[in-house]
Amino acid sequence: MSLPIIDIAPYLGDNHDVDARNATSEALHSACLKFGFFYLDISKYVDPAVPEELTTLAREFFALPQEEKDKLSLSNKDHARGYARLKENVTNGKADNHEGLDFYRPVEEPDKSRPLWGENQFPDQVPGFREKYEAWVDKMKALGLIVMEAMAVGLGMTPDEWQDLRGQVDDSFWVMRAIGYPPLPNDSDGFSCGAHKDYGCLTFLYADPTPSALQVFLQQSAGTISPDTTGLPAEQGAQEGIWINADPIPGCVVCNIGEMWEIWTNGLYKSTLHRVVHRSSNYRISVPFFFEPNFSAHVQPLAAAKRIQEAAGSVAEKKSIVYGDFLMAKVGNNFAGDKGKYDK
Ligand SMILES: O=C(O)CCC(=O)C(=O)O
Ligand SMILES: [Fe+2]
Repeated sequence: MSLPIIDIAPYLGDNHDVDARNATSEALHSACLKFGFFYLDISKYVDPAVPEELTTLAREFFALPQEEKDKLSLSNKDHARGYARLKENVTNGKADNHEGLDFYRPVEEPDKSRPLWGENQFPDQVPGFREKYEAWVDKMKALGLIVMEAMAVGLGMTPDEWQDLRGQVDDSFWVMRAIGYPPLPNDSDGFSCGAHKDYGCLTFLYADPTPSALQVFLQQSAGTISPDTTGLPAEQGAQEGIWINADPIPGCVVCNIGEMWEIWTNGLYKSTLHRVVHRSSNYRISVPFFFEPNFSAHVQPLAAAKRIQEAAGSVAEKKSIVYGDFLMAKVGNNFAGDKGKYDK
């Protein structure tokens, strides 16, 4: 089984081929119902050399001496923006075998004593890093809005409903991350990155060509498969399913939906567990961009999702949150120093 490849080209520029747009939107709808994960073909949107360069810059940063990297430590600032050492992040109670550098949407009045509210820390030691990453963030923010519009059509939203949803994501509190993965030792009982769901809206993941690293958990009913539930978070332990590889495909980013889409669709779209198990001998780099709602967005079930559920006769579970509060609860975990960003 492999994840679908969806071309975003029909939604780019002045291309208004309605049939092609609808085909993209329907493919997004069905991928979100079934997998919560898909490949997004962005080859008409960006030159593949651009994200590849980001991995080169990240590789240069992670190759610096430890004391140089530590100058950008998360603990200098707000415990969210900056560099986390190998094994500093913990998922499901185990240290992740990666190091990382995180950037968030800048805030108007930075205050490093407040969780999340500090300034980004760019590695001046790596020439071009800041400029290239900032340019990518702009490109991915615009892509976020494009994909959101295509998804709104797929969900059957009216133009007015889309405008309302757009108002919740048009000042995205985005996150850009560069992650470095040394090989996971064979005798390790942990993971390169433990199983988790992304908590936001849309993740656009570009990674170097290393195969067999990112794995996606597909739920399957008992009896049809031999289940592999190792490494699942405790609350998911009873699920049965299989892990499939989501290897990079040239011209594509791996895209997955986060927990905000579960809330917007009242559980119709599921945010899917994934993990990284990188056992080959190279040093792997990935550069995920997280397109998130606005900090003040009030995220609640959308009428379009409820229409689909009512037509199917299913009873709705309702949940609503303010994105900033939800994020603070996650990142506050980092601040307290006892839990990782994906732990509940
Ligand atoms: O490195 C990867 O392939 C995935 C990273 C990831 O899932 C995350 O940072 O949320
Ligand atoms: Fe993730």
